[in-house]
Amino acid sequence: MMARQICRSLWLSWRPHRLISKSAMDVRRLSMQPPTMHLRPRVFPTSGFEIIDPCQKVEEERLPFYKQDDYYPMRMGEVIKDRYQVVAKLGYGTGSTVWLSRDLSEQKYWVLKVHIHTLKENQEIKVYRHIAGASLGDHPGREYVRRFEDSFKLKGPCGEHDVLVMVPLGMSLRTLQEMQKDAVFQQDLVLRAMDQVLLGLEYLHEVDAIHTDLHADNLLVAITDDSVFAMVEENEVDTPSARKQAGDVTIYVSQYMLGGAGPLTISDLGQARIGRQHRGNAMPIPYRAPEVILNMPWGAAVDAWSVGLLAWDLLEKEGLFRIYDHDCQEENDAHHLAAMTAFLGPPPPEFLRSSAEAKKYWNDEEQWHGPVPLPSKPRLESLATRLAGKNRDMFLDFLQCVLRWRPKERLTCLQAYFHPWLRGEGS
Ligand SMILES: Nc1ncnc2c1ncn2[C@@H]1O[C@H](COP(=O)(O)OP(=O)(O)OP(=O)(O)O)[C@@H](O)[C@H]1O
Repeated sequence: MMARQICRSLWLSWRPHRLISKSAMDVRRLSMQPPTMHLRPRVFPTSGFEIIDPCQKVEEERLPFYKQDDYYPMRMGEVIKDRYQVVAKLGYGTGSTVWLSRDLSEQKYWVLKVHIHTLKENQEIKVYRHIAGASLGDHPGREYVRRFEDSFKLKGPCGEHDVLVMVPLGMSLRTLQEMQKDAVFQQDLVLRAMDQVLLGLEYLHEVDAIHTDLHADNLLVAITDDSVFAMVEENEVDTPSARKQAGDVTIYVSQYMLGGAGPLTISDLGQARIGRQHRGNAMPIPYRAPEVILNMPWGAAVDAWSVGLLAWDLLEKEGLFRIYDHDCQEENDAHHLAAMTAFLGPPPPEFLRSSAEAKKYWNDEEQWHGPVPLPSKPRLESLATRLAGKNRDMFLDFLQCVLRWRPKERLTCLQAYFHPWLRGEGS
């Protein structure tokens, strides 16, 4: 519902960066093949595309720790396992490239997430298997968490790559947000998004999995109109995507897929953890919960912290926290904790007593004595937001219920789902 509304409003104002030009008839012809036939792979163009200057970095090449040899050198049109023909590139990440493929035996489209070969242990596959083994198939949050259909190993020139076969999904909530006026969503869309995210997280927590990496890039809108996949394929044949030749390897520019309006899907479980209690570093820096920064044991409540920051980011132009120091982790932590103290007030004494690390930042009287000054930020409850009246009060109350120093005091995802702001008691 949410995505349908977003897409409808976007449809007029936004065009994919590569237009789909083949007629719907051609697409229909493709999908009307008899279902049992093993299709012959089609030939993809070897010319007619923009060739990007080899000096320019493209997509995964721009990532800080990119090493070409780690990634599988996929070629457009390649047939994997004698079954999946790669028909478009959909994305990339620090650990993978992601491709739309046509199943030559089942007349379906699948996404292949092809991991780098250097992962010692594939956490994402481990987590998916754990979730699949949990008998909670009828949980209402299950449909909001990405699943995989199959996995296999793919031999590349430098090593073996894990491949996840998944249902194709649409663009990320971040991409949709960037297309909105002023790059923020209207409140009713945020409420719907938060509902789905909270149910999805509640499902993960029920099966003892913690996501730890929740933000708008990892929330993908499911596609309801399957004809989009064939159109994306046709588009790749008609107007092949721009690419760059880097030695023997071709780096392609990804396509977006816009196709109707399915639910939001929590994706990328590569950082997820199994079990209730953990220690050590986790979470992207600006989203890091205080117990993680202070090296305390942490659990599912870190996701509730991220939920608060996600809600803020979807509604407001500037994030609450950011990366303060790119070069020095300690300086960054000090700034981050100082900003939290300004927004939330000082942490409760029992929270400080449970972390040896806390002594670096607060003295025995619980006064801040960290290496950086406390910023003069207003407290969370007095922040100006784009909302007004009762909506604003409820939104700030919601934030105060999830952005709490003590993890035990944060609402669980299920409790947060029932917060009055999300249950429409605002306006
Ligand atoms: N099922 C899917 N359908 C369509 N596109 C997808 C799908 N899964 C992933 N993508 C695209 O590929 C991109 C990378 O996927 P993902 O975040 O899972 O990779 P990653 O390598 O684990 O990334 P990270 O850098 O966060 O570790 C996503 O941002 C999205 O654009």
